[in-house]
Amino acid sequence: MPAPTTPGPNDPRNSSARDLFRILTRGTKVKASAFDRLSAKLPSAGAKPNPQLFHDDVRGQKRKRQSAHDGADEMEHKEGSSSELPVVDFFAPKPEPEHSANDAPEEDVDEDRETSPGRDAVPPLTKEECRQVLKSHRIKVTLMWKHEERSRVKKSKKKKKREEEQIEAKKEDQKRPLLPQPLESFGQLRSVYGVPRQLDTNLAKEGYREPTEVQLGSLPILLRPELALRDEDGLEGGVDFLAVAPTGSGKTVSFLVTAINAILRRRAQERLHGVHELEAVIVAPTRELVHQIVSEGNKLAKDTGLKVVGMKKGMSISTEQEAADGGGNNSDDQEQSDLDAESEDEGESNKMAVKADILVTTPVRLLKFLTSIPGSTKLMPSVRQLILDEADVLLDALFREQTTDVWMACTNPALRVSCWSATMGSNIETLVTDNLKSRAESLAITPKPLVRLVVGLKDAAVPNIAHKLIFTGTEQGKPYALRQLFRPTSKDDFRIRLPFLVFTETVERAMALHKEIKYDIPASAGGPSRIASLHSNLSDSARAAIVRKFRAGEIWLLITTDIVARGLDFRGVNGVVNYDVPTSSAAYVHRAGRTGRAGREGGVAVTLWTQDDIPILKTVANVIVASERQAGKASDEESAVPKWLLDRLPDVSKAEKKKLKRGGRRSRPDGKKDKITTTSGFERQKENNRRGAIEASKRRKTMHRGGSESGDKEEWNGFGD
Ligand SMILES: Nc1ncnc2c1ncn2[C@@H]1O[C@H](COP(=O)(O)OP(=O)(O)OP(=O)(O)O)[C@@H](O)[C@H]1O
Repeated sequence: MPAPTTPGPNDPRNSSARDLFRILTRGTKVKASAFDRLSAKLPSAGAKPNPQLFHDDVRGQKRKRQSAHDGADEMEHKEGSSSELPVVDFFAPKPEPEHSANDAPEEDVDEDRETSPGRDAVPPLTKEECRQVLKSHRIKVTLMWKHEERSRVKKSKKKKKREEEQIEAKKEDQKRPLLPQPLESFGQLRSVYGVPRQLDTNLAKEGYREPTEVQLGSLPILLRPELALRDEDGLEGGVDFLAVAPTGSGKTVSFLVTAINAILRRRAQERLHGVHELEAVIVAPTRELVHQIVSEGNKLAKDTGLKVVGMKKGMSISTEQEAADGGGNNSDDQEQSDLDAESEDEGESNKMAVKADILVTTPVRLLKFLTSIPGSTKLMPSVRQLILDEADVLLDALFREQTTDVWMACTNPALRVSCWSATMGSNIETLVTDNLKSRAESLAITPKPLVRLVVGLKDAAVPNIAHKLIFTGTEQGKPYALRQLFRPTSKDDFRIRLPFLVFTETVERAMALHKEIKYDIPASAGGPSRIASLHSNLSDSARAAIVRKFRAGEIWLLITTDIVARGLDFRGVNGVVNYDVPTSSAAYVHRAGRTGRAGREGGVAVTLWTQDDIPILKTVANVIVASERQAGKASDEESAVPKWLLDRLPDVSKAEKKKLKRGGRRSRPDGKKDKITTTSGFERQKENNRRGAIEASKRRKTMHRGGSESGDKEEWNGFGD
């Protein structure tokens, strides 16, 4: 497919499209004024008092009942306009709360609440009210599947067949919308759902005032299904759960609160004090994300007595039982290992068992431990909650086997599974269902119903930021385009535009780009120390140090691969640059979602593209258009992808998508280029001509000797530029 051509003077397409095309074909020139407009309202411009993404007007609006809710309005009032830009400190910590917003008034608090929540609860919302509230926040809850008992009486073949058909039809019926009670305010966590006082206090201390959509929809179902789904038969005993909600929408708090609450409540009910037993395993795809979840978990579990521990190399967990010969642990070992768990040094092999109530791990690291003795697999019978964060990656080809093995090692019949991501294809949903059924079958138990919650548009979810496509003509135009994005008009201006996350597709390209732009920030503003690259070729400690510096605002431009694309929460990131076009819509969603966290507006995701990207660009263009539609940008003028461009881009075939997923950039015609250079087009053309002449001469010689040309053609990459 040829590159789109410039519209002629009489072209009927509208003028804005022409303007945009002029920008595109001029390649790398980004008008200062256009970028200034983008940077006029930045996510780092202060805390967003209300982190909710959607609050549509729906006929017969919801009841407003909780006073804790009102704290947000008050805050908004105090913080003033979010368009005032800070001079420094774009990674500002969350504001300290002035009052404990979530604490219910002391006289409302019953000491027994840990074991008998909901007693003083205000009357529940009616079905219609639930529908209104959920709709206004664009939350859809669906019962995906529920086990049906089959009768054991012998039946004729015909009768059996008819019954099977009925069951199939019923299964379809079962996939139906649910209207759970929404969490109207964090105050209800304690007053209605009975979460322990300390957990409630910790949430307030962290500055959480208004639940986000995913919290509003998921917490009641996960904390107290019998209250949230009181009209639904068979769901009161708890459900397995899928949650699909936008990036930065607070999924971590949802699953951490659920895990901490379940452990504390069970121990309070069984009067177990001072014990540590592994009850929850949280699996995440990268070590950086594991560290982040541990850190968030420890904040929410503070002073509750629970230990949230990250799995380290060589670490042994305290409650395991081997499938073959059992291996016990004594308490002295456990004391010792606690100290070791504090250490960051993973090189030291530590075979002592660590006391953990909640373990956070990558699938590979946990599985290595579970299978460390050849011929036997350790089991985790005490684990009652398995949480898969970024579940679509964990259940995709790369990690599927390890994740499933970890899942199957959780043998407790009461296990609850929950899967969380901003993107989840139906193949993943099917896989989850299959795993739930096969595990239940192998343990001879009845599987729990599966409920799915979706916030906004499934798989097209970055509505609160600006998107921009910049055509750079050739590869050589990209470094220049990138510089234009962060080039300041003054020294202080750096602080307004940056920090940026820049994504390349391969480690080699991340390193090459780092080398290319290393000296672009003047010494007076910090020089090369402001730019770093983060990728899997670095040691764990180097990776951790870079993340720490980026969080602290010492690094302003972080060049990285998709290692950072999932889950990491850098609060002040102003811009995400796709230096290489993402090869799937999920990759775009997750990369772009590193800015605009917790509903903050003003972030921008810029995708640089060349003519070589045309065959794959439509995937990204479609996500951008869907995100803009979610945000209510209806007109073509407001869109980063004008209609004429969208119409001209070729659809990406399923086969091509598969190939890209497997081989990424390397599966593309220009895929072997990892080099990043600003050598001029003219010089490269000369070099290409020279190479072309040599190739042609070789071909002539081969043909002269009677050989075929076709073997060469497969290798032929053409003149890229
Ligand atoms: N109710 C809330 N009010 C204000 N901020 C919140 C709230 N809940 C979560 N946050 C903040 O929102 C940010 C993003 O949360 P989190 O990392 O859990 O997002 P996520 O949904 O897991 O995103 P991703 O899909 O990118 O992993 C965090 O800084 C978190 O502290």
